[in-house]
Amino acid sequence: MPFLELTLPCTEAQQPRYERALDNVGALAVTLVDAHADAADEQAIFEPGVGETPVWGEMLLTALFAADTPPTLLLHALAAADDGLDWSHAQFRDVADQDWERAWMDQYEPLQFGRRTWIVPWNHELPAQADAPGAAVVRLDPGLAFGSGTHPTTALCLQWLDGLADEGVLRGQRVLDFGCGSGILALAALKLGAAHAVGVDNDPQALIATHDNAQRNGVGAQLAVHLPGDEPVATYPVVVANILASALVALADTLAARVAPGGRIAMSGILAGQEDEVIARYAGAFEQLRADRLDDWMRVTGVRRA
Ligand SMILES: C[S@@+](CC[C@H](N)C(=O)[O-])C[C@H]1O[C@@H](n2cnc3c(N)ncnc32)[C@H](O)[C@@H]1O
Repeated sequence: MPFLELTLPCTEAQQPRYERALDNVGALAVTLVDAHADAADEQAIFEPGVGETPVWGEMLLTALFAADTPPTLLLHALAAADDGLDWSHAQFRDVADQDWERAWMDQYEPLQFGRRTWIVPWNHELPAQADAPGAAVVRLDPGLAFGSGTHPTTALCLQWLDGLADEGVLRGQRVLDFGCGSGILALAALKLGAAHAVGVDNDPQALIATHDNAQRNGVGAQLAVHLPGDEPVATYPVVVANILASALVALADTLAARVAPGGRIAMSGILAGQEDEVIARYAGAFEQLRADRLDDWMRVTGVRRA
């Protein structure tokens, strides 16, 4: 399906009002991109949860509408939705479905994480190294969801999962992927030997992408997806949560309750400098907390106290 795409620069302070107005006039999807993201990080899209503040000062809001939406009428509707907002910098372009969902596949090559984890675009030929015995290969199509492997936060979590496989911690276990996006982490865990995974996300597009990617990888029966609050009340020996630091702090009790005693957690979406706040919030329930860095991003890991 083709779309009409609206792009608008805005600041952190303005973003919630713009997003509300876009939602009110029926935007099909609204995404937030760091205005300074590198081309390879174009997937750097974090949709802030209710009450959360996004981390960037300058951002680009992108919204999709049905292809036959007239831009002039849309601007009138947006002005009516919130007459205090300036829409004069809004830009429009027609986007073929192909452009929006698949552009990354033309740009990105298969990626390796740790010793054996590979993320390979689903329509890309399998590299010889990924065809080796013991390789854990995820064939991925993120669709409209976050999680292609190119972002440092995803890379940090994939490296951690690969390391858990080295320790024999994943084999036959259940894994919770909170903020699953494309499902990339849950799928990697399954390919690394986990028996079952649950993906949770507050974005329905992410749940669709995760489900589709599970089917694509032949592990549909091993991966269940849920909106937050609908997931089974259970504990997991392995939990991974790549969401914003503010969300990790807000969700600390929920996430801690999901990790089995002695179980492991990895959290990312944490900018360098924010890790101490996350560690402080999780210190009551977790031990061996440590922070590791990749570029400007941190991963915090820990072990659930018994
Ligand atoms: C940075 S992406 C991570 C995607 C993928 N797990 C990865 O590592 O690439 C964060 C995901 O968390 C979801 N998310 C953000 N806040 C959330 C919340 N409070 N509850 C559930 N999901 C949330 C977003 O919709 C998004 O899909």
